[in-house]
Amino acid sequence: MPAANPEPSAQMPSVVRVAVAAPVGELLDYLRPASGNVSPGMRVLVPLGRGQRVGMIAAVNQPTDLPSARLKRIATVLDPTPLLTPADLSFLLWASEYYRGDPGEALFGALPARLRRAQPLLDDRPLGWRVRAGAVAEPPDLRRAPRQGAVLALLTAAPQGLTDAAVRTALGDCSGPLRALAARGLVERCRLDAPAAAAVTQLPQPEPPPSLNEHQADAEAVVAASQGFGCFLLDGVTGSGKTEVYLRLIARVLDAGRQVLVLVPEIGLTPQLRKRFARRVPAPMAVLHSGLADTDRERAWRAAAGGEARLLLGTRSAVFTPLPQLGLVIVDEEHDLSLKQQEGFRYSARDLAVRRAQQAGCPVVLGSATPALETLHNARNGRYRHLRLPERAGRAVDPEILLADIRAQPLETGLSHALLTRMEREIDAGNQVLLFLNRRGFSPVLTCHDCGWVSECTRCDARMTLHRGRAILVCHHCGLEHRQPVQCPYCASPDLRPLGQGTERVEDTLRQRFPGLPLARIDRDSTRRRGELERLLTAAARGEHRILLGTQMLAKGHHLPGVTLVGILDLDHGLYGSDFRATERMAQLLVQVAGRAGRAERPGTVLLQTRHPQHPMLQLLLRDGYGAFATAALAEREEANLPPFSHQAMLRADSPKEQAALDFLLQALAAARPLAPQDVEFWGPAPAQMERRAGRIRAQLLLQAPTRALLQGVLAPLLPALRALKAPRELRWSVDVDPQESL
Ligand SMILES: Nc1ncnc2c1ncn2[C@@H]1O[C@H](COP(=O)(O)OP(=O)(O)OP(=O)(O)O)[C@@H](O)[C@H]1O
Ligand SMILES: [Zn+2]
Repeated sequence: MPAANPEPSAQMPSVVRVAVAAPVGELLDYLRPASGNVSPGMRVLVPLGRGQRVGMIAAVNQPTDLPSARLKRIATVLDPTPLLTPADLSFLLWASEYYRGDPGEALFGALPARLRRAQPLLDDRPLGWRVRAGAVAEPPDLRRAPRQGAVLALLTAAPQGLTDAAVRTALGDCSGPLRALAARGLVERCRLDAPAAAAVTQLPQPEPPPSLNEHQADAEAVVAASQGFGCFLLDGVTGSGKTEVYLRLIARVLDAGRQVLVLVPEIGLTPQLRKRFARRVPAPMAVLHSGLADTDRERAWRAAAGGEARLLLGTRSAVFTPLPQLGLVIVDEEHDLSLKQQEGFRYSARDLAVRRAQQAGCPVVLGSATPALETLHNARNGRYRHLRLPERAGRAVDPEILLADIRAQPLETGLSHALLTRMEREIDAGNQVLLFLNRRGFSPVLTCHDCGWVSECTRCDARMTLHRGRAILVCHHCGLEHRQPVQCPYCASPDLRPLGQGTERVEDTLRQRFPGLPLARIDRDSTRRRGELERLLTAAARGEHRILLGTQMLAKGHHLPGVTLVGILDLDHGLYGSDFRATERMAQLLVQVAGRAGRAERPGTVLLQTRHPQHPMLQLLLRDGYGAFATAALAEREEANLPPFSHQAMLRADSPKEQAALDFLLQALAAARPLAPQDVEFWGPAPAQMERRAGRIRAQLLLQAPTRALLQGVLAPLLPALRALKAPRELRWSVDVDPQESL
């Protein structure tokens, strides 16, 4: 039997392997601290360079190649007990290896903010007061300070202390007397031991579920019958009741005493969904998303890690949260791009969810009405089990999709006559209309009618968008803002004209055309204030607005029962986009937006404005549905040898200096070629599609291999080689394994 953890001997230094919170690219070896216990999952302070850094112990009692003279010693152990279990650590380290991230960055990125620094776990216990042990000062003179006497008597009777609230209930506001007693050393402020359950919500009365239809029941039964790990694609048209299936599965797993992880895209984590879960799941639930304050995140993380929260509902980074009794993972809207982290440690939360379920030995359900082609491919080749919900649940029927050919048609701020006529009809009938335009702001460009000046960003290869409400020009790529010019900055002409339209401009037109009609614009600008999106969506779901106008925020997962007409102003760029995923995304967006129509008793219609009504992929999608579209799109990918029929990694570099990024990537290519077998291909280096962004010149190099293993085989030795390359200081580079965007 191999001795896994040999006891340290005097000859062999016992080395601790640490993931340091610094971009060092690998785990580092340290000597045990002079005293005290060390275990994997504890945070430590270690010397690095001239300073100290926080680190996480990844392994103890490890052999090392380093001579003992070069080994430094762990300075301080920060945690009395591990924050992460060995299973958590192995998952996180696996993720950092697969995505070729920095192990320290991956581990610490998964922790609540305060724990990334050298701070102790948040002490949640309520604050209160108690009599100081061995207090020796004179008690108060009761004739001159009766309130102090009363407080002292109260606290003396409760030696473990009393919370602020308890003191207030007994004696009213006592802050003055308490301060006086504390100043004299008689009482002290302290944390009181009491269970802290603030991060978990639990509603007492679960709502009775609807009875499942046949398809839903079949899907539930298949997942419920599975033993151990299994991956399921729940491929159900919009409004088919996927969420109902999740809720049933969740109930089973909770009953069996295990925990559930539900991942949703950022925008889908609306309070609507949270409330629906809270009403239906009779167990403590915690929620994690980027809008939370740090302390709330830490509470939720701890509740999940400690097992108090039985269900964790969260956005992509929640996939890293420790859940010691994980029994089911659900990824809703699995096709959604926001499940992919696009900067820093770049990972796919969907793909990691599958890995996580595999490690936990439990099922994972990926749900969508428009599955990603990667996922469909896995379902079709048998790696995932394909479950279908082909019909809408309840009494709702599929919406009818009509094309409005807008070639040579007069448009009123992007709205065709056909669309306006239908809108009037639905509004007169008392229904709601939803309009979709995936472009915020007033107009994407401002131009000078006299000299042809256009509002270009000085830092990007892009135009600045006019936001007329705030009277500014904004670059949506780098955030640069200018005041809206009153005359042309080039020729001083006052004749400046907005070109094209965003949601703000369409709103203007609609308010003129339908005066007094309640209208809500829902985009990133109109929902900036916390709680505003929730307020607007709740009101919209109640039918308060007759017209809803918005960007893709409105497309995702919302249940808007009063909407009978969906108008899609412009999706044409998706038909001819330069990214090979452009048509896939266009199809997903179209089906998802269309899915907001006719979700209740009243049937729905979708009107798609287009200048390419004959486009074969569009025709196929409308005639035969997303499944048929996906089959054709997958055939094209196979023909072109693109993912999922090959595997890619993108190296990106940027620098304020011309040529520097390309030069770096040329060196990278030279380093990579000798490492790569023949069937690994390299594309580039080439300038990025938007070459200049935020003042930096960008370039990219794509690696493509027939299998993941081959790709990883090149990346494993390549990354250390790249870190060792001499790059100028101002150059930045990154690697993106399974990139989702070629920009
Ligand atoms: N078996 C059922 N009987 C009656 N109503 C149902 C049933 N299942 C679901 N519903 C209702 O149908 C509506 C849509 O269901 P749900 O939100 O679960 O669909 P979904 O597939 O998740 O939709 P989407 O993909 O559009 O987000 C909800 O109002 C839900 O309560
Ligand atoms: Zn810019």
